[in-house]
Amino acid sequence: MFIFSNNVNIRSCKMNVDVIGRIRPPIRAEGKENLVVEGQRVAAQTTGPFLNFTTLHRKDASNYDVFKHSMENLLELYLAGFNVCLFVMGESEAGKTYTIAGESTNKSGIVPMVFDYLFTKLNEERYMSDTKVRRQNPTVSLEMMEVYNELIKDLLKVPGGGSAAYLELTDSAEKGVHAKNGSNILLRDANDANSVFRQGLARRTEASTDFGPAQNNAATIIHIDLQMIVGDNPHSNRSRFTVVELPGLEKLSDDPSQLRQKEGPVLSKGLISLNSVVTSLASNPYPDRVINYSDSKLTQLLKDELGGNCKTRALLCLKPQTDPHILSSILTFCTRVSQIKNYPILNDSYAQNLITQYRARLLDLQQQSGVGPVPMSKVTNLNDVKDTIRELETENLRLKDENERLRTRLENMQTKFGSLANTKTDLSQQLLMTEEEKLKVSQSLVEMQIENNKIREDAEATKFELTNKILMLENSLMEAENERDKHIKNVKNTKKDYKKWRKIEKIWQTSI
Ligand SMILES: Nc1ncnc2c1ncn2[C@@H]1O[C@H](COP(=O)(O)OP(=O)(O)OP(=O)(O)O)[C@@H](O)[C@H]1O
Repeated sequence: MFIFSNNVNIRSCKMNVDVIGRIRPPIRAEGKENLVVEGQRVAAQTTGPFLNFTTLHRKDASNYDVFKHSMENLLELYLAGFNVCLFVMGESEAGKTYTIAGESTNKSGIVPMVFDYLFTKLNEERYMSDTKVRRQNPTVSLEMMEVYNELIKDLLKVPGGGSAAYLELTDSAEKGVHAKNGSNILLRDANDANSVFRQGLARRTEASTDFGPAQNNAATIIHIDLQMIVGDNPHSNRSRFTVVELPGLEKLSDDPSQLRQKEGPVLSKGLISLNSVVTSLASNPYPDRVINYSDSKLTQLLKDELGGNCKTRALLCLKPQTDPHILSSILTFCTRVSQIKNYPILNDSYAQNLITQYRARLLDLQQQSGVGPVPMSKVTNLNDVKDTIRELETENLRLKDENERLRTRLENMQTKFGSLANTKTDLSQQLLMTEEEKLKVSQSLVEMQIENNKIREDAEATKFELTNKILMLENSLMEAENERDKHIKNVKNTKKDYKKWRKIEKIWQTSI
């Protein structure tokens, strides 16, 4: 590919999507690091397979290191008029939001750094009035949206603004597939850009659901659009910097049909169809390929970034400690991403006009074959009928989506109801068992009381018997004592008699 743009040598811009890695430091009580890291490559186990990163940032790399090393050359292309994209992906909690947005001004993320870099350049006299190419009238604007549950939320819409809560997708010759009536905010400077960006981030869905926090299943898409007159061409070059934070990739290790059964058809639709788009693109590098992007809102919105007019880079955020089975699926997905070929071109007014022309033709053909919507530029005297058909088709799609969502909710409710019914049955069984056990316990209690009474009666009878025996013995003792006293008295009397008779004997002897 031999395209030169101003002072950027595009020959060095590879068409393949390059994948860089970032291992975040351990947080909280995370276990020991278990990634297999060898130089710039990572695997889930020592035997591989390894994913070779263009660059691998280790745990001590700051957001600024990542920006400096992996973003500045993308920004040069962007300023020159090319569409560029950064996909930030990884498991939930791997550091995607931290990388994109940072945590405070001290630890700023990549997007605020992009704003700083961009506005510094656009305010630099030397850059704008380069002797080789003069640049004029730059305008920078921002779009931010979230795709969650197949609904597109406008993150820059002030709540209560009156328009519909969710954005519809539409296709036009000028813009391609895009979210209809999405907010597009003109940015004055880097401070303004940062504050709008932070407000957008704060509007992301933060709900905790049966399937984890909403942000694990949501994608955030940020478009920074630049228009600028470059050189002698009076029409602006238009380039777009897209930053995409993908949903947590851990679900790639699940079987899609089981996932669909568990969560319903909508929640992981974006991730599942992204995986199949990536697989199709990786297996076919030729420009005449036909890829089906239409399965989900996410893939429809990423047509240019994956396989189209865009220089795309993917940043895989890695946790230091993770499930090898999940990591292995993520590495396989990223290997496929690195095999995708894109076709970035300089978006000057000539290229834009040509693309618009081809898109218009395509839309017309789709319309004739009844496959797609009618572009507004092709409105004829059949307007009303065509408009009605288009509106009905859109309404039909919306109703289908709504229907699918309701079906999911119904399935979820039925599952919940089923598990509640099971719990109720379990509880009643437990209650019955408790009743039976209670009966058994009270029976044993009665038996024990009877036994106790018997023992008490026996004890009392024995006591009575013993008391009688004691009384009898006491009587015998008294009788024996009386007998003894009587004998003592007799002995005393006998002694007295003996003494008396002895005296008489002595008197009698002396008288003889
Ligand atoms: N490079 C880093 N240095 C220090 N802490 C980090 C780093 N990367 C991430 N963290 C911390 O790790 C935690 C998870 O990061 P973060 O919220 O960015 O993950 P995530 O991938 O966006 O997760 P989710 O998909 O759930 O939104 C946060 O507490 C964050 O502060």
